[in-house]
Amino acid sequence: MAPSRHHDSTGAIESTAVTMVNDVPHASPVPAHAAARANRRLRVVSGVLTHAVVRHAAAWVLLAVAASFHKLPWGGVLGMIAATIAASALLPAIARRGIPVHRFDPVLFGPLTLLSVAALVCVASLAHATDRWWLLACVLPSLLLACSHLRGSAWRHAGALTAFAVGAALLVAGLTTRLDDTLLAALAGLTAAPLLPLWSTGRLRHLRWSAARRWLLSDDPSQGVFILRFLIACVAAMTGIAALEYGATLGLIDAVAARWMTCLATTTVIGFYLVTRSGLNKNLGDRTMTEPKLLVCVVFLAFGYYLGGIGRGLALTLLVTLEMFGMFVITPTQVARISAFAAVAFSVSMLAVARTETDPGQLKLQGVTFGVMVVVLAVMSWLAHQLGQLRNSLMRRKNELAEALERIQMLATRDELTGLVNRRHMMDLLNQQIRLGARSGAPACIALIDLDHFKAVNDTHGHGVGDEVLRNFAQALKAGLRDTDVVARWGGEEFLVLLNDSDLDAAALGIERARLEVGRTGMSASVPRLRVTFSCGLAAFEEGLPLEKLVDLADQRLYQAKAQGRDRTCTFLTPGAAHSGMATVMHSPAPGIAQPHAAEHPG
Ligand SMILES: Nc1nc2c(ncn2[C@@H]2O[C@H](COP(=O)(O)OP(=O)(O)OP(=O)(O)O)[C@@H](O)[C@H]2O)c(=O)[nH]1
Repeated sequence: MAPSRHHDSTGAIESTAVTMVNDVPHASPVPAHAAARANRRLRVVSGVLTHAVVRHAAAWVLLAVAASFHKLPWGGVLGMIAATIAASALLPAIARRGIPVHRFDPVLFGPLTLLSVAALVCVASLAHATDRWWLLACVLPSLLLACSHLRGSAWRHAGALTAFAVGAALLVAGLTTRLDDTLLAALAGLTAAPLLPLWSTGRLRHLRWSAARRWLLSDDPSQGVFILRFLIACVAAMTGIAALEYGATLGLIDAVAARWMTCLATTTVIGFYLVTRSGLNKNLGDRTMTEPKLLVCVVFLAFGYYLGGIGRGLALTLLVTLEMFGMFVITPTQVARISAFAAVAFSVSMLAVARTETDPGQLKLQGVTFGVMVVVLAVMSWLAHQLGQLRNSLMRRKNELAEALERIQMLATRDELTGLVNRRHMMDLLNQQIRLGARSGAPACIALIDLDHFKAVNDTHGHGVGDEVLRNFAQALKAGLRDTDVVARWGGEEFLVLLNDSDLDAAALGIERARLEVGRTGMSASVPRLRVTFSCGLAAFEEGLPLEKLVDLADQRLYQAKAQGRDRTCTFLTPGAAHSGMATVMHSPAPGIAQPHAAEHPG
């Protein structure tokens, strides 16, 4: 048996109830056990009944008072009391036979409360109009009390939000049936009540704003932006509705028509929200549905103008606000369409107003208002057109700037002739490689490459062909290397390759692959037989070796490869060569790779 966690006045009762709902009886042949079980069952049923009496006592007293003041029939009240007692006795027994609610609601608070809510609604239907609303309002604290007893914060949140939703529905219904202000204020307070305890105990905060935002808006960020904008616009719309309702309470506006308008506007707002929240708008040409929303707003404003009485000027102000909003979010053509539609809708409204007016001054005023409105709408459309042009030119400028920036970035990092990484950017990459290598310990090499006898190419075929050769050589070199190797133009006909994850041997093999590729690539379309070779000095990154020294080493090996006869790679320096400039490196058995020789390493 799970021990009860409740220690309040109802603790004993709840403990008993837990005992009952968690204790599944098993057939036992021992009569003593059966007697004990029957005894326990009796205790539990009496516990739940006591519990029901304690819980419902306040409601029963309230109903009894209402009945004694002839607000409710005694029959209904007594029926309800009997029904709640019977249900309280029956529910635990039903729950024991397989309804799993007792796991998260050990004392069956939820079902019992729903039952009493249902009973309350039944009794309320017997009451007089205003009293009925008071009785319905009592449902909210009852729901709140129930959800506070649920186990698990998720269930408590769900319960509190349900109480809130019921309260909101009652409030909207109360607004549409023009309840008196005291009752409306009480309903509003009771509606907000479920949120307050949750907030103060930090439970609502546990829901986390991001989760609530995802739920209210959308998982899709772009949809979320649309919905957020729409909800903000709704605040403005609701302010207009509130103004209308206020006018109705002051007796300036036809109350029934105002109520209709409130209902229609609220339904429309909810409809647009649901379409966007469900993602149906994704199938539409304009996902934001801005134009239809604005058109609907115009219809409501025109209707509001008709109803507005002496406050109808407000509708025109809101119309201008609407147009200004449109200017920034839709095209000038759409703004013009909305202006034309507004002119028609408001002219119908103004005609309808004029028909009800007998005062000739008022009739003239309607005419003047219409004229001013048409001019204002035309001006707004023209402004929207201007703004559209401004927006287009800004967009053009922005694209041009983006392209220029891209080009500047390209120039800053790339060589213009070959499209390879330039020397400055390669220096950054090499410094980065030194830091990476120090951390990861992965080997890396650089290869300094120089075209052989390139001056002869220029001298024989001209600089144009020389440039073409440099471009084609760069491509062939890249094609022969791995994708991860970075090739830079180091200057003139000199190139530097960064070979990642390679020791000297692996790097030398990579360079030889590139040598083969270069050897079979035609370097000039105008001189098809032109081929080039290159010499290369290789050096490996070493811990503590500065970049300048590394490049210098590769340069010396390149020099050595040239001195040796070109078209080869040198991976080490022959003793004395670095200083004397003497090339004493042996040829490699594989074409191009100079290998160490026993004689070159006396030590
Ligand atoms: N067409 C062209 N030629 C260039 C460019 N940059 C450098 N050069 C030429 O490259 C040639 C380099 O010649 P040298 O330094 O004597 O070297 P080499 O003729 O390749 O001889 P070795 O390097 O000793 O094999 C010079 O004629 C430069 O004018 C360039 O961007 N375009």
